[in-house]
Formats: sequence, C-alpha cells, structure tokens
Amino acid sequence: MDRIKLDYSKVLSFVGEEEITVQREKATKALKDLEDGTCKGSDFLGWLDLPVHITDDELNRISACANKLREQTDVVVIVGIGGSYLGAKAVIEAMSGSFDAYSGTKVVFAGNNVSEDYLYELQAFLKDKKFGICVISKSGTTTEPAVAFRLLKDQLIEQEGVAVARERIVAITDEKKGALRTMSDREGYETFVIPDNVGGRYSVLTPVGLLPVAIAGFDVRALVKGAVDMRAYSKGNGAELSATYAAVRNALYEKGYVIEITVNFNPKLHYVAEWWKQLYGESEGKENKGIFPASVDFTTDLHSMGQYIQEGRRNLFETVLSIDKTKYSLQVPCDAHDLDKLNYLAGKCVDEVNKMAELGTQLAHVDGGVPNIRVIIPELTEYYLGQLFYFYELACGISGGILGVNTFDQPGVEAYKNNMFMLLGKPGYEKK
Ligand SMILES: O=P(O)(O)OC[C@H]1O[C@](O)(CO)[C@@H](O)[C@@H]1O
Repeated sequence: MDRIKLDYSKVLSFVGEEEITVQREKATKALKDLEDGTCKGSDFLGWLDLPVHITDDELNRISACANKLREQTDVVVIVGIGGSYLGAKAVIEAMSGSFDAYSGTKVVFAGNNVSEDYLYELQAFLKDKKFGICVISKSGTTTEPAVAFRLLKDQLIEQEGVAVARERIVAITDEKKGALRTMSDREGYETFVIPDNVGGRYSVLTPVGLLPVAIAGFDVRALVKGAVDMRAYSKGNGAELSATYAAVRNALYEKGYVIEITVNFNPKLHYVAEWWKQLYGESEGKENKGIFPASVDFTTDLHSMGQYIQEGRRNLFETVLSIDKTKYSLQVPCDAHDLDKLNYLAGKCVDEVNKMAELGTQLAHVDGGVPNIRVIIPELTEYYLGQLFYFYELACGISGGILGVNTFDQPGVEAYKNNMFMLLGKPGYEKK
C-alpha cells in the first residue's frame, strides 16, 4: 500500500528551513509529551493507540448491528453534532456516489442544527418510511441532538409502536453516565461506547464514526486499517509526517499567517474539511491564540473566494488535499464546430484539466503571497481516509503542544450554551 505524503516546498519562499527547524524541535518535544502522556489534557489521549486496540469482535458487532438496521429499514437517521457526526459524514460523503441522494440513500443526518424547517422536512421525508435512529452523544445532554432525537423517537413510536422502535434505535454514548446512557438502559436500546479518554472530535475511529459508516455500506475495516498503518508508521521515522505539517503551519503562524484554508479539488472532500475544521478549531482556538481553520471547494470557490485569496489580506496559507488518482475515467469529447474553443482539450481526461487547475492555482496563489502546503492522497478510498484521519489527529496533538494550549478541552463552547439556556429559561440558569 502507498502512503499519504506531504509537500511543503511552496512555503519555503515565505519561511526558511531554519524557522521550520525551530518549530520542528518544539514538535519533537510535543510528540514526546503526547507519547509519554505528560502533555496538557493527558486524560484524553485514548485516540493515540485507538486504531490498534480496535478488536475483531468490536468490528463484528458493529457490522452485525449495521446489517440488522440495513435489513430492517429504508433510512437510518444519524443524530449527532460536532465530533458526534462530522467524521462519519466526511467518510460517507467521500465514498458515496455524487448522485446517490437521488436514488435513495440509506443514511441521513439530524441533530446538527436546531432548524425547525429542517426537522419538519425530515419528519415529512420519514413519514411512511421504515426508518431507524442512530443517536450519538457523548455527554447525552447536547441540545441539538436531544431535540432531534425526541421528535424522531416519538415519530418512530407513532409509526411502528414501542417494541419495533426499541429494535430500531441504537445509541452511542458514555459507558456509564449521562442522560442518553440512562435512557438507553431504561428502554433497552442497543448501545456502543465512546471511550472516556477520547474526546468527540477525536472519535471518528470509535463506533461514533464506524457504525454510521458501516450502516451506509462502506468498508470500516479498511478505514481502521489505514489508521492502524499510519499509527505504526508514526511510531518510527513516520512521525515526521505529522510533525512536519505541525511545524510548518506553526512557522507560518509565527510569521503572521493566522488563517489556514484547507482546499480540495474534489467536492467529495468537502466534509473532510469540515471534520478538520472542528478538530483544529476546537483544539487550538483558545487563550486568544491559534490558527483560524477555514476551507474552500475548488474550482467552484475560485469563482467566489478565489479573488480574496489571490489579492486580499496576506495573512492566510493554503493546505491542498490533492488526490492522485481518480476512480473513473472520462475524456473531453471533440466537437465538429468547436464554438467553445475547447477542442484543444479533446481526448484529455477531465482530471488532467482538474490537475492543471490545481497546479495553476497553486502557482498563482504562491505568486500572490499565499504559502501553499500539499497533502497528497493516493486515492479516495476508506483506507487512505483512515490514514488521513490519523495523520491529522496526531499533527493536531503536536501542533497544540507547540502552541502551548490544552489541545483536548473546549471551554469556549459553553458560552453560547449558557446564554441559550438562560434565554430559554432552563432551570438553574435564571441567575446567569
Ligand atoms: O457528543 P456530544 O456530547 O453531544 O457533543 C457533541 C459536540 O459538542 C462539543 O462538545 C462542543 O461543540 C464537541 O466537542 C462535541 O463533538
């Protein structure tokens, strides 16, 4: 098997190797602190060896539950927010056919917003369908998924009765505590556990990510294998890969490049970037520090955000997710009239056009003052997504260590919740 690669040659006219070396030394220390369990937030390092510890029995149980739901239902609603849905959504979007949604998809998402219209339309869509619910919440008290779950559970009971509803609800939550654990035990739902020492944004390789991906019919074993191989690689010289990415982005940060834009040239990676944004945003954005993680889909956004990136404030850098090999092959046809003057491309693969757009954009943006990193992914498969997740998780742990923050907490997320609870009159929040 091939491996994910990193190319940072296009940052070297913005930061010198010596500046990167300074950050590399910090990265080495941060990596050691992670491996030794001496970093800040060390209670949440379960993700480090997580892929290696996933057993065959666990994977079999996940597959059995997924198969049961696939047989019993037409649609399964994945209820969760943040780390409790983004990893699964990233894999499912990356692996699904672009038009699967129009031919009847097995998996839809809810509980990642509190839009009344969204929930109304979802309930209308599920009316008279055989559906199941996979509810995911580590804390069990997050408002968005709790509201969605209440509505959907009631609908399921109304459509199918209590006994069938129980069969079709699966909960992924804490092993012992929390509202969802209590409810699941009382109702007899099948449950899977989010380990105590794994935070939401690091949970894609637990049942949180694996069960929805299996329900959607994708290869969770290959996903895990990719992560296992990346973990094994990172035990040796391979740690360089994550450490270098962490060092380079911190060297750029030190020079005022405070925004990192993750770029894709394949819309299937849109949610990989969303997953990455939560991972890095919640991990690093604290104590008035941290790189702001943003994302764009090219070439689509070259026709909107492209102008800003080329000529706006020079405080941003790009990390391009570059896929080497496409799944399918399609050539630009020749046209007798050539009115669109496209015949010079006739016979070329569409991906060749895309790759030249990628290279042309990189050169233009570097010329325009935007440092450019490339993460090269051999192919868009579950296996390489597993590698990519682990690469990014480890790099995030290292990068947070370089920055000096606690990478594994997210105290800032509580502020909006407290205000919302106070405004809604939640008991106990009146004084706030
Ligand atoms: O799984 P839970 O506890 O519902 O939390 C969902 C998400 O909410 C947060 O706690 C805050 O956004 C995330 O860290 C987490 O991924």
